Amino acid sequence: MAYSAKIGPSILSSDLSQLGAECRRMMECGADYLHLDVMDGHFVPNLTFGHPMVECLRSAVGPDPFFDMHMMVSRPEQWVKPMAAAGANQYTFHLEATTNPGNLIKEIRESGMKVGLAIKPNTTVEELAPWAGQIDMALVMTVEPGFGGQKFMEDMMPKAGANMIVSGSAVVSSDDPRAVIALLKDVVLEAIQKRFLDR
Ligand SMILES: O=C(CO)[C@H](O)[C@H](O)COP(=O)(O)O
Repeated sequence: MAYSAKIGPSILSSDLSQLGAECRRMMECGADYLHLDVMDGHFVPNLTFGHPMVECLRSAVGPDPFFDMHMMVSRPEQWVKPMAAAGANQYTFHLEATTNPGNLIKEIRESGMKVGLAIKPNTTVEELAPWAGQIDMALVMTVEPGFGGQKFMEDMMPKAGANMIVSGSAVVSSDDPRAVIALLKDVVLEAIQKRFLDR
């Protein structure tokens, strides 16, 4: 059986004034996709950027890089169409930010994007489970959302048998991002294979 592990650098800790170049650099270093952190100052105490920036980024990097939008915003419904029009590939919203996840999943699909569903550290996987069959990716957060470079919460590990890994500062701030991405991929692949062999 072929197993896959995908690494998606978060650009949160990169030089945001050079975002196009930073995204291209990550793709050249072996990133499988790009994790773009959208923060609105309400759902999290930080601000980043919105769909106008995503549209510019899409022009800067071309059609190929897969943009996973991590929407750390309090009303995720309002940005679905603008993000799709700007060139986002996947719309990852927070379960804690909506009262109607089913409707939002439907809207995201109708807009032509894949669906990601994120949970904060205090939200259980049991709360996410009812939606598992309708989504393309579950994002189990291992830090409180809002800032890059925080300490990894090891107690989140029992929640996740992960095959897509988001890593920000460790990749972006490294002198050798290519080596870090390759290492992450190897370690995750090995863990996935071991898990299947142990079954
Ligand atoms: O979602 C995020 C913060 O809310 C970041 O994308 C995530 O924390 C990755 O960055 P780092 O590896 O630096 O922690």
